[in-house]
Amino acid sequence: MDLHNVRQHLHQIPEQGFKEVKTQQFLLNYIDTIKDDRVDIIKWKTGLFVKVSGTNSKKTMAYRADMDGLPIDEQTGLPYQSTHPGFMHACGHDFHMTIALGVLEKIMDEPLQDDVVFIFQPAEEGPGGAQPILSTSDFQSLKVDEIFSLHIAPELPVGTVSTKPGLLFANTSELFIVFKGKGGHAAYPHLTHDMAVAASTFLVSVQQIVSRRTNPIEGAVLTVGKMTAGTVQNIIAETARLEGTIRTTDPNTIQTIKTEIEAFARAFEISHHCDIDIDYGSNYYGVYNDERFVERFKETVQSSGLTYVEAQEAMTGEDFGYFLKDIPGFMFWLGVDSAFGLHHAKLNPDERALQVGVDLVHRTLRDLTMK
Ligand SMILES: CC(=O)N[C@@H](CCC[C@H](N)C(=O)O)C(=O)O
Repeated sequence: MDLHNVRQHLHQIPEQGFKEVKTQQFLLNYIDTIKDDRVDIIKWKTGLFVKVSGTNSKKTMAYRADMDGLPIDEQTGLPYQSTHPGFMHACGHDFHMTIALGVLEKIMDEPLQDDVVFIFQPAEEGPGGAQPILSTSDFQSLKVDEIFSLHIAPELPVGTVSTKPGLLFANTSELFIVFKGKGGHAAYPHLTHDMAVAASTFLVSVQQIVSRRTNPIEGAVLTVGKMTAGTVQNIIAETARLEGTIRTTDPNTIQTIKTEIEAFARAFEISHHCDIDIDYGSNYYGVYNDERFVERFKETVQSSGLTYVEAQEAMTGEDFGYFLKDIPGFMFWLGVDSAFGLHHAKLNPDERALQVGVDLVHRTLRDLTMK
């Protein structure tokens, strides 16, 4: 397999969560060219479960790759940049899928003893594909015993791998807040209730929640990434909308922050004469690594000649946490050395990490098989 070609093709067709139609078709076509009669494919929405039967199976291991892109206008200027305007693989899911295909192909030549399921999962960026997968009978029938996954790490050099036992990725909740009040002519503010002012003041005010209402020993983030209000420059806004995300290291702190946001909302409804509607969108459970796997994985990394670095918890979210809630396993960071980070329009991971990923995932599957 030419890992670069595969990755560059996937990079050109980033799609929104649960709309990964071309991506799914590309994966199916590719798998068709490499598979033999040990491979069974189950389609699930825009995702796939690909099972490879082992030579003498005693258990089933799963490797999960997410599939969706992000609503970002790519600015890398690469010859193979996204052909879908407004969408980009800016979180490395093109890498994650390519590595899965590379490992699948490698297993065709170097079979493993146990069964392996490749989960190509839609909608990691939202609304979340992991939780619904876990409740499908198709997935349950695969009876996965152990699971792992990787995420590209732009800040680590190629050849460096990082993880830790316990919490790796935060608990998250999306946040959508709509403000409705009385708009009107820009020249008569006293006859209106300006929702642009209400929402912007609200955005500044709720910054106090993390600094003053949560335990400073625990990590918490409240970010508003998008703010919209009004229609035109000389009309006082009748509506405004904030879109953000809450992240915490302790799952209970999410609820504390939500309760405080709701208290601010009640106060703002009175002081800004408006109605405020709050929707928490999708919520992801934290990624908690099983320490027994991390210890074994560390040995695999080091015996592969790669550098192992103990990770710190990250405030990124990952719905892979739902898999780990039900199935023992772990997640790790794979160094891809990019000057621009995850979710950046200029993210440009070093493709030499593809082969590192394929070899490491294959070897991890083999080492887990031997235990
Ligand atoms: C690895 C990564 O970047 N994941 C995303 C997951 C997003 C979850 C959800 N849409 C939210 O914003 O809460 C991240 O932004 O961390």
